[in-house]
Amino acid sequence: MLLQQVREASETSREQQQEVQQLQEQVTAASKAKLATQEAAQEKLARLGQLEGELEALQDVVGAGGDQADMLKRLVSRVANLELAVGQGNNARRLLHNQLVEMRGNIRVFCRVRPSPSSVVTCQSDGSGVRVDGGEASIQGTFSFDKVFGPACSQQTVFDEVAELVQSALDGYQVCLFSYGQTGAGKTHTMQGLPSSQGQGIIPRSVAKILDTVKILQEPGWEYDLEASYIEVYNEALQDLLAEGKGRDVGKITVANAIKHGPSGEPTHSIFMLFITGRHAPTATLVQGALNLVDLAGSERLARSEVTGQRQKEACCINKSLSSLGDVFSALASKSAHVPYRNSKLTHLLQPCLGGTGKTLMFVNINPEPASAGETLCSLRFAAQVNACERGAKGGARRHVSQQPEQPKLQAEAASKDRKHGAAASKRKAGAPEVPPRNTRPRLHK
Ligand SMILES: Nc1ncnc2c1ncn2[C@@H]1O[C@H](COP(=O)(O)OP(=O)(O)OP(=O)(O)O)[C@@H](O)[C@H]1O
Repeated sequence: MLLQQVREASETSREQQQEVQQLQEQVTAASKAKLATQEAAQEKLARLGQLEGELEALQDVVGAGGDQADMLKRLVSRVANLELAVGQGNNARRLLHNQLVEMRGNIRVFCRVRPSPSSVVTCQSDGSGVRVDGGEASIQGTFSFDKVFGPACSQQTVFDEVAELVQSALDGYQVCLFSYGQTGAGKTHTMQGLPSSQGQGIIPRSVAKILDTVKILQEPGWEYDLEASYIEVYNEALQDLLAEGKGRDVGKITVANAIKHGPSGEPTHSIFMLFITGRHAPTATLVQGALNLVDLAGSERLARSEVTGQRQKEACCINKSLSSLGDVFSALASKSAHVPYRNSKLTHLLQPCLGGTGKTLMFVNINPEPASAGETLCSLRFAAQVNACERGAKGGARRHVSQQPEQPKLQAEAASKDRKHGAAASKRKAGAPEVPPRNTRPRLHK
């Protein structure tokens, strides 16, 4: 009997090993194909540049005779064909990039441990797990995540792991990155970081990567339109800190100055939204993606925060948003027919990313100091629940790409509407969320 069980277990283990090996082979094959496509696109790009140079030279001497005019015509047509080929190469690269991202799952969780003089947290050396040992059995636990960054990990190392999702937003996907954790655990450090170039967090690095890529893609004929919002969610009201007159030009955003706390220092959720529209005339392609970078308010439990009055109301609203976020993730994890996105402004605003059409990555930030062990366990349990959501290639993310003229259905109309209807800081009110349906870009005024 026992022998039979051992045999069956080893058979299952062998099958799983084979499955893992097959998946690894698929990832390797997709990576190789992606590389080959990129190289081919680059070659074509170089050739295109060369031909354009020749074309310019010919234009200087054109008029001298019919032969040259013919040659010019042929070259113009050749350039057009090559532009088309480059565009098609880019489309293939996008598809392969997406296959790679989806193989890793459309909802992922990374854990980041901040530095602290004393610590009850240990990170596994392979970066896949974390253990909390606060002494008593009730404050102990071991958790696995897609990635665990120890206290010594640099901002660059962290960004390297999320850069592919930033690329996905450029490729036409709805992407959302959260930082979750108790006050002081390093959420703002992860998202915004410090002003120094080494200290910069995910927001300024993402903006820089996107601007660089947009510049490179101008060469093969892509034109991009970027619009940014910086939404603050406070007591279930939304405000766009980059509203008209406050500067919406992405290139000029100094994110380090962006505000995480309300006017009088009250805690808020803040969401940096970047709406990306790319047009490629030679292939008549339109892509519409969005990158949402969310710095959540501290997650500490209300019972522990001894607050009353206005502070209590704020804490209730924060708890409501975060518990709504938890409810959305548990509905997704259990593949429930109804996902309660509309229970809070935060989840309603981020519905396109959290649902089947988007890609989500959550950072759980933890403070390893002994006094925070209980709160750290709560954060890690929440993150483990999010980690249980499986939305791989099958339930997959959807890319917003079309061959038609742009018809934007607009994401943060909610914020825009709130703004128009006077939901500014002075009029903030708690209440039932009234976020209109939206899908991709907000109707933002330049
Ligand atoms: N990985 C890190 N490396 C170095 N310093 C860090 C790191 N994480 C956090 N810190 C520092 O710890 C302090 C608290 O971090 P931070 O403000 O990011 O916390 P938070 O979770 O955003 O808190 P709050 O909820 O109040 O906004 C800051 O001084 C920050 O610079």
